[in-house]
Amino acid sequence: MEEKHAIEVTDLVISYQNLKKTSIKKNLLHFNRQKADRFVAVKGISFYVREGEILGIIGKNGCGKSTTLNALAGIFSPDSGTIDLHGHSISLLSIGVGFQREMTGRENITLSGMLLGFSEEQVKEKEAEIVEFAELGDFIDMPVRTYSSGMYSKLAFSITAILETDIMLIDEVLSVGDQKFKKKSYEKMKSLISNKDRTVIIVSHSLDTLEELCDTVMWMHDGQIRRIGEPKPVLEEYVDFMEKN
Ligand SMILES: Nc1ncnc2c1ncn2[C@@H]1O[C@H](COP(=O)(O)OP(=O)(O)OP(=O)(O)O)[C@@H](O)[C@H]1O
Repeated sequence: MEEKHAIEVTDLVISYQNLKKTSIKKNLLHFNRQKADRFVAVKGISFYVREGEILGIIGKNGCGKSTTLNALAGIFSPDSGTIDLHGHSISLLSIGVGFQREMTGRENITLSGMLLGFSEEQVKEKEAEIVEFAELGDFIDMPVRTYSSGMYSKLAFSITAILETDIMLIDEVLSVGDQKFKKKSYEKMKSLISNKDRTVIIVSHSLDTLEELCDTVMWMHDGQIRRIGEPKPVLEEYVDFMEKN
């Protein structure tokens, strides 16, 4: 059977402006050294994910995992390299989704859904389910600025979990909300990724989660791919490395 790729990443490079040196004067003085004022977080990585595959990404803090996910979701644009999603819809299940603070939770559902590429009617059809899953009671019609960070995360998770896309990117979402919601969101995530047509990338520090859920694990280190392959050997090598370093 022909193997179809849902995601193809080639030579991806992403850098951040080094905030310490952004004054106009310094920029002019260091004009020729502009490149040195950028911090390269992702250093030319290439990988692919097959349709229906679950890829886990592991690596120590600051190695470039979230930066990579944000680029896949279209939130950051790469300095160079390409990301090909072969026409698939994609969403990032992340705690930090940007809501409009003055708008109500309900209004943010519509806005976020449309930003994810759904029509207003499609979002309206799913609105009741999202509201029920989010468990925010009357707060759903209050401005989002009145929410606690847990309530904010619950709404963010519910929107992306209920409005299903072909590709789901999951960034450490397992720690969302209180204990009850955490369990519920983990179960929901498991059921979402059990759909064989759905392609998933999960960033997590939990070895158990990655071993249980993933087909492939990619270990990132210092903006590069250190190893990619079957979960067990990659995770063992990662643990071994972390113990020695
Ligand atoms: N907005 C930013 N401006 C400057 N540097 C940044 C910014 N965001 C991230 N970085 C840097 O880029 C590198 C990669 O960050 P990233 O968040 O992708 O790491 P991560 O692997 O997801 O880490 P963690 O496991 O802690 O979530 C880090 O060194 C971080 O300090």
